[in-house]
Amino acid sequence: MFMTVLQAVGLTKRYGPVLAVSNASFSVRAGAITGFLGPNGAGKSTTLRIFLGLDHATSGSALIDGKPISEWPVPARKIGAALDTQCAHPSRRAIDTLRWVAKMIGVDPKQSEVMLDRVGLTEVAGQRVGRFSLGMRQRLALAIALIGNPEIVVLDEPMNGLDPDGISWMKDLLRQFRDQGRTVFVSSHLLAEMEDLVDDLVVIAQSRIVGSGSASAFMQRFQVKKVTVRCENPKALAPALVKAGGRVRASGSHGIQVTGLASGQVGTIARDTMVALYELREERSLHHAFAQATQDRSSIKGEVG
Ligand SMILES: Nc1ncnc2c1ncn2[C@@H]1O[C@H](COP(=O)(O)OP(=O)(O)OP(=O)(O)O)[C@@H](O)[C@H]1O
Repeated sequence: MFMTVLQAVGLTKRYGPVLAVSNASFSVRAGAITGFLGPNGAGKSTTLRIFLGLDHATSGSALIDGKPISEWPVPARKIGAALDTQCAHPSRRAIDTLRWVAKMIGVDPKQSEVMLDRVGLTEVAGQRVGRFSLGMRQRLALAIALIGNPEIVVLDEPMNGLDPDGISWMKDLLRQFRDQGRTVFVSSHLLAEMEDLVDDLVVIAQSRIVGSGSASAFMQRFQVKKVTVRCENPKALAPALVKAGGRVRASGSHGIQVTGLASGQVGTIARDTMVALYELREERSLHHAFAQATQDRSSIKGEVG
């Protein structure tokens, strides 16, 4: 039995004719990193904004430890958020931005230096935020989210604009936060970005929740195996693979990419059709898996964990 810290119950948001979030119900477990995954426009930001009281639901509820955000006396000390990298005034220096936030939420302003150091911005503490790159603004937004020492942190696409080193730094920081028993709810439109980070997933597509639960269960269920073949005669092998139920795509003069068949089946078919194999390699395609999970909603219902 796990403790739920964030819970959406029948959450719906309409913007005029646009249904941004449709009857979404899910829960986020305490002490875990949960990825909120969905293609662009799926309804992730809207859902997060409603949790944080920045937008009102048309119907349903978004609860933080059983209560809407409006009922928490100092919300920033319960739940830190980085939803928008434009959150800081461009003419304000990074350090002053944090001091101002600290003051607003009743935190010792000295924490501002500590937080800037934690997100790797000490050297640019005196620079105006308007001159920051997207990656620097992501770091500052994270510092703003964490300065209240919250139990929960909610981040909207925090890896956007970070280089590979920045991404692994961000992931390490979120893991440390989780390892202190805190909760992370982080959105992304890229499954690959989340793969080695999250414990759980909530997947949304076209405004509806299409799955939620343990990330490993999701990966196993939707990971599609792709078999890469290089062979003597692709023109002879491809029809035999299709006949056996595979989907094939030519790749270079001797290559075929096959989905829907395991590598052993491909090898046997190649033997039966007397085609010599030069290479046979099986890969898991998370990208394809995510596409399948979010496009073919009929195949997933409710919990996958
Ligand atoms: N303020 C608004 N007014 C009108 N429509 C909106 C508003 N905010 C969001 N929408 C629409 O609601 C839908 C969901 O948008 P949302 O930004 O929540 O998706 P998202 O999954 O966060 O996508 P992205 O990753 O592109 O930010 C989209 O069709 C979007 O155009």
